[in-house]
Amino acid sequence: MLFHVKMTVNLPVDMNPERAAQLKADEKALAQRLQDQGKWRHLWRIAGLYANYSVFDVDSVQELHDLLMQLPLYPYMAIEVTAMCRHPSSIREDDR
Ligand SMILES: O=C(O)CC1=CCC(=O)O1
Repeated sequence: MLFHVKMTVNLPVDMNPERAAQLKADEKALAQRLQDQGKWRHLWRIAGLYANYSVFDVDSVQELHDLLMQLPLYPYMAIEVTAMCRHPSSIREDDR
């Protein structure tokens, strides 16, 4: 199942810089692990914003939910999820 996810990060302005750096490093490590596993298919920066557009490929809505909730930056994110399905004109046979 494919989901388009918009994540907007809002770290408190008074957050300890070391804490912020650690959260970002932990987020990066998990994001790269999930990309290696094929769960996090695309990760794009939205130009001009501390936000990203991502595509997740997961087995269930529950898996997506659990995955998003375990992101280190989750407490500081606004998240918008859009479910996607195959377009009949798509030439990408491996998309589902
Ligand atoms: O910087 C972001 O958009 C939040 C984020 C998601 C994965 C990552 O490494 O940072």
